[in-house]
Amino acid sequence: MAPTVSVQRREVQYYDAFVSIQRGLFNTRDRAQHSRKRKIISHTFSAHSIGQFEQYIHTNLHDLVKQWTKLSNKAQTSTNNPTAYAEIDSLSWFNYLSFDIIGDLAFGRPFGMLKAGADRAAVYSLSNPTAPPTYAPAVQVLNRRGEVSNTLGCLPQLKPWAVYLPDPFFSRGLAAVQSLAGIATAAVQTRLTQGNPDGRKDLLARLIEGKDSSGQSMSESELTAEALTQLIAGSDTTSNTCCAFFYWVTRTPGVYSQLRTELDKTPTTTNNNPLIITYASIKSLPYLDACINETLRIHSTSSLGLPRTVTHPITILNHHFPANTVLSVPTYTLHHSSRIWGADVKEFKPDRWLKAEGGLTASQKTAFIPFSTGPRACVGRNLAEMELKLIVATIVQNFDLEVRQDTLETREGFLRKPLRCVMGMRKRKRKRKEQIDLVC
Ligand code: HEM
Repeated sequence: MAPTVSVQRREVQYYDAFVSIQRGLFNTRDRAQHSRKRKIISHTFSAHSIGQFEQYIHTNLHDLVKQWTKLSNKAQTSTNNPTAYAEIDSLSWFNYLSFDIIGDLAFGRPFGMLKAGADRAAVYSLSNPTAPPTYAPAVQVLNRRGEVSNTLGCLPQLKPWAVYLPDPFFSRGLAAVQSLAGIATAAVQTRLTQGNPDGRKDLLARLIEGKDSSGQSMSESELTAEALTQLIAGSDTTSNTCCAFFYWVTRTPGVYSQLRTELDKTPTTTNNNPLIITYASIKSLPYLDACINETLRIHSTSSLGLPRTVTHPITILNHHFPANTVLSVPTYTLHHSSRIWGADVKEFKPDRWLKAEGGLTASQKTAFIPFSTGPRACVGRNLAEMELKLIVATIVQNFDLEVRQDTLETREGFLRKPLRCVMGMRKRKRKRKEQIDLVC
C-alpha cells in the first residue's frame, strides 16, 4: 500500500481526550507551554540521567530472571525432563517487567508485579502512605484508559456523553482514567512527604529537580501529571515492543542464534553480578540494533501517526493543504510500503539494517519513524532504547525461547497491542555456574 496522508479540517482535539489531573507533556497543545515543559523534562532523559537509571532496570531484570528460572526448573522437575520448556504468555511477563521498571523510575518503587507474577500493582494510600497497600490491575487499567481516550480523541463529539453511554467500554475506560490518576497522585505525594532518604537517582528525582528557564520548579499537580505521563508513555510501549521482538526473532530461522552469538562474543556483564549486563557493553552491537529496528519497523508499536496542525500552506503528493489543516502521517503504512522497503517488506529481515549488507536507502531512513519526529517526538527514546537492549540481551543470554503460535494477533487502541504471545521458555544450559548460584 502506498503511503497516505489523512486529513481533517478541524482543530486537533485528539490530545484533549488524554488530559487527566492537568495537561502533561504529551497532551499539551499550546506550543509555548509545550516547549517550556519539554525543556524541563528533556534533561530528565539526558545521557547522564539515563546512566543513573540503569541500576533500577537491572534490579527488575534480576527479578524476571529469578521468576523464569523458577518456572523453567518447575517444568523440568515435574516432567522429569531436563530439557523441557515451560509454557508462558510472554506478553504478560513483559508487561510485569515494564510496569515494574517504570514504577521504580517514575514513582520511586516497582509495583511488585514481577514478584507477584500477576497484573497486581501495589497502590499506597494518600492519607497513610505507610499503611499496607491496596492492589489494582494496572495493565488492564492502562489498556482501558488508552482505548477510551483514543476513541474519544477521534470522536470528540462523544466526550460529554461518554459517561452516560450504555457500552461499559466507556464507563470502565473513564473509571480507569481516575484509577491511574489516583495511582500517580498517591505515589508522588508519598515521595514528597517522605522525601528521598535513600538518595534515589530516578526519573521522579530528576523531575522534582527540573526547572524552567525562569528557574521555577513544577507545581505538585504538574509534577504528578508528568510522572503519570511517564508511566503511561513508558510502560506498554516497551512491553508490546518486547513481545513483538521475541515473536519475530524466534519465528525467523537463525535470528535468535545469530543474536546470541553476537552477545556471547562481547564481554557484557558486571563483575559483581554475572547476570546483569551493562548498557555500555551492548549499546552499539550491530545485529542487536538491526533486530530492534526491524521489530520497530515491522510491528510499529505506535502505528497511527498522531495529528499535527500545519502552520503554513504545504503541498504533499500533489495535494495542497492550507495553513491550520490537521494532518497525520500513518506510521504503520510508511513502515509497510513496498515502494520504500522493497518486495520483501513483509519479511522480518534484520540484515536490511546492516552496513555490511548495504544498509538503508535515504528514503528508508526518512520513512523510519517509530518514535515520531520533530518537537513532539518521543522524549523517552534514549530510555526506551536502553530498556529494550538490556531486556533483550539478558533474555537471549540466559534463556532458550520458542514461539508456540502462528500469528501475533493485535488490537489497535492507541498502540498496536499484541493480545498474547505463547512461548516455550527454558533456562539456557551453559558452562557458567554463576547462573545457578545466583538465582536459585
Ligand atoms: C518502544 C518504546 C516507545 C515507543 C515506540 C514510543 C513512541 C512514541 C511516539 C511515537 C511518540 C510521539 C507521540 C505523538 O505523536 O504525540 C512518543 C511521545 C512520548 N514518549 Fe515515547 N515511546 C516509547 C517509549 C517511551 C518511554 C520509555 C518513555 C518515558 C519513560 C516515553 C515518553 C514519551 C513522552 C513523555 C512523549 C510525549 C513527548 C512530547 O509530546 O513532547 N516513551 N513516544
